[in-house]
Amino acid sequence: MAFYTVSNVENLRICVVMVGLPARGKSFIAQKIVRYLSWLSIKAKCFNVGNYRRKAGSGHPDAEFFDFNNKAAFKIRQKAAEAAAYDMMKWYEEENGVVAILDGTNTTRERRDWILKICRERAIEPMFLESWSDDTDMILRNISDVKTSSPDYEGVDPDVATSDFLERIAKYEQVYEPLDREKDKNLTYVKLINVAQEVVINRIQTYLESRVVFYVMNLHIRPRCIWLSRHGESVYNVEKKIGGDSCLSERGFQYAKKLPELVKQSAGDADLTIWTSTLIRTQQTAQDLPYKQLQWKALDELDAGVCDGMTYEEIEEKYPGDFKARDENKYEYRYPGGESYRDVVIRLEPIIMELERQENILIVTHQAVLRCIYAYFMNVPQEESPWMSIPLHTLIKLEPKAYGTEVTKIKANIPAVSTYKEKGTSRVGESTQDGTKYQNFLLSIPESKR
Ligand SMILES: O=P(O)(O)OC[C@H]1O[C@@](CO)(OP(=O)(O)O)[C@@H](O)[C@@H]1O
Repeated sequence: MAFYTVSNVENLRICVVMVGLPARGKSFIAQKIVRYLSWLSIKAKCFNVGNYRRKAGSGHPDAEFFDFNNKAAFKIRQKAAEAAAYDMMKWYEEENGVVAILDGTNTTRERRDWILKICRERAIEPMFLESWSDDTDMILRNISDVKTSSPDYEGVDPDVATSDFLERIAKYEQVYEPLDREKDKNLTYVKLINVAQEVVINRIQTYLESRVVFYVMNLHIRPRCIWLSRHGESVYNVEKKIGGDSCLSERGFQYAKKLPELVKQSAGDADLTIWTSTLIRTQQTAQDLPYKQLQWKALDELDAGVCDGMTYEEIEEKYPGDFKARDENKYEYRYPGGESYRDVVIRLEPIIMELERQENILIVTHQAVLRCIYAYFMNVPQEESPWMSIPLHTLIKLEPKAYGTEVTKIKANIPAVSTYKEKGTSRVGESTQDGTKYQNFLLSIPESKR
């Protein structure tokens, strides 16, 4: 609960300095840390030195540009690092930033000493995060991602890009000074060896640093999918009541019957594990799925406190002030005796951590909980996440990729009520909007992939 407050109270500012040769997954890790911290409402931002180099006009350099004996190019690269550091410092000051990630190779001790100095001068805690790898398969996979996604190789023949990139790596190898137990013993650092096969940590001093370390220790890059589904339509959904622990409606049971087929279509023969909440409606929805099942209390629906079992119309009538306050700030609003979306995010943190460690998982849970989980994977700002549309009787497939998450939406074609309540009304399901923005986003997935 205190995660984000601690950093504010201590007025702590951290700079995570990425270290490592190209194609070691540094940007992937950096982006994930930003997404995780932002989800926990900790102000975080990534400053990618490569982007500053490209902005300075060195967009399509060949490997020679990265030769450390090439003085003119070296100067350009140092200037790009300075520009990134300058913007980063400005961000701490002007936007009250808490965790910045300086994403570059930072392969030499000279470069790292310079970063250390500028951080210390401004009372910012530097934490070095090195990704070291000799796993050729992983490196080749990363190279393949880079050539398809890096602006440096836009329009370049893939074979030419690969050999140029390998040459670039070789240039860095000539000067690379990995973090060293003896020489760097006074630094705060984490060294990930072959992702998290082995992790060396040194001088981790604050709670926030330890959270980042724990998070990166749980990451893996094996391909896998996560499926999300709300429970089938429940009796309470039909009666427009919130909360409770009711059974499925007849149409809800039809969805439960059809779900194994939908999952099979999407997952094929892959093995997966089902996570449900402890409430009857999710258990009934998952009852015919032929996979291992686990129940999590943390996946239970947002607790509506004194409003549990009421319709939105009854809430508006009995607690008009609360009804309005929730519409005004749905993320922060906490039902009397119940929870807010922020509370749900905090209790979901162990779920997210475990999800990062796991492979194929299907989560059958509730409207509010799914919004929070979806927001984590899709980087949806927290103030917007409670307003997303997550319809009933729809299976959502998330495929984490190196540069984001791909979404596919699979409709069961079994009618259900809409439980979507728009701002400013107490009626559900009458809107034509129904979370249009995110609806459109899901629908932007090509038909063949839905
Ligand atoms: O935050 P809002 O939009 O009220 O949505 C959460 C609500 O969704 C509901 C349905 O209205 O979820 P669920 O179908 O899982 O029961 C309520 O129980 C819950 O209070």
